[in-house]
Amino acid sequence: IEPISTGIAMGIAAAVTGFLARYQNVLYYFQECCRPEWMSYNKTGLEEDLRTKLFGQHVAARVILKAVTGFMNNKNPRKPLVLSLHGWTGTGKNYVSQLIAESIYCKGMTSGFVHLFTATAHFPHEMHLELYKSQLQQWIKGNVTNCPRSMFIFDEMDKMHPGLIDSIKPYLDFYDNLDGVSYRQAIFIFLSNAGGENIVQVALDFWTAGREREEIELKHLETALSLSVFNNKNSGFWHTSLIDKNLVDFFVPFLPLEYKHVVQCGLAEMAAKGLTPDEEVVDRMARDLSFFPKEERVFSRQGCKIISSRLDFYI
Ligand SMILES: Nc1ncnc2c1ncn2[C@@H]1O[C@H](COP(=O)(O)OP(=O)(O)OP(=O)(O)O)[C@@H](O)[C@H]1O
Repeated sequence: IEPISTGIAMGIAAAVTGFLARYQNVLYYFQECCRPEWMSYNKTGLEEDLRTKLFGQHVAARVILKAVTGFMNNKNPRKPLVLSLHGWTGTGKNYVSQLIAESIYCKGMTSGFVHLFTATAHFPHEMHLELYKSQLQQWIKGNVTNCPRSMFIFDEMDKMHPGLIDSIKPYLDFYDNLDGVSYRQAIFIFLSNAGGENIVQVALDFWTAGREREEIELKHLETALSLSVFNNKNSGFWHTSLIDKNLVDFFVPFLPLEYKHVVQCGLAEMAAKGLTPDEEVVDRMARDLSFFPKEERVFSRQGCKIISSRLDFYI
């Protein structure tokens, strides 16, 4: 009798294990988890999105595609990917972060592995700096332990306390692991308006000289960025050794948007609202926006930022 009952018990155990394994697989299917089913890089998708959805940012689009593809295809990166996006307001920095997130995580920005921090909202009071530091470090460590392929986006980086930037520095570095956790698969994206004025100046110089916007290359903007971001005593970066230690892999400049880009944004926004894109409506809206220089009205002051709300008045 004993071998029979042992056999039955083993049979039941195998059935239960099989059921649990299948149940687990079903669960993985429905509930986001740190597995390739939920996060695999779609280069073609990102390329297509940058080409068709991001307007007027040929330099940024090129750098981002190269940077993200290189990193995601590298099985053994030596450090996490650190991108620093710079530019005037409403030029697409947050939007690009969203496109990057969508190219990696099935759930895009709503993924539990994508974390967005806004300096003024999450770290508003300088007197709580020490608390913010330890909370932020714990948050990063906990989340990377849970899933190495985590993404952290820091908006308003130029308003972030230098001490707080310093506190995340170890996670951006070339360490094999820190307290048993490896950060090499993680992605950090910093967004700021720092350098925006100088980028605008380069775009203006090209325009004044009658040169095409598409002729602007990364090399033309790098000097502008280095002058404003690296040498500016008020810029958060200046106080930290992010730059000295080469922890930022790519500085990505965003150009100021022109009238035609604002129109493109307006048409895309109408489509997103489920309306038939109407150039006449969008044109009326774009004409009422503010552009500079005052006379020539070349660059949009707010970029595409207020288009979504403005459009409602013209529909
Ligand atoms: N270059 C662009 N191409 C397409 N849409 C854009 C572009 N720039 C901005 N938009 C649209 O405007 C919205 C606001 O832009 P976004 O938040 O990305 O600007 P930002 O550069 O991050 O500005 P800020 O520095 O003020 O945070 C986006 O969600 C997107 O719909």
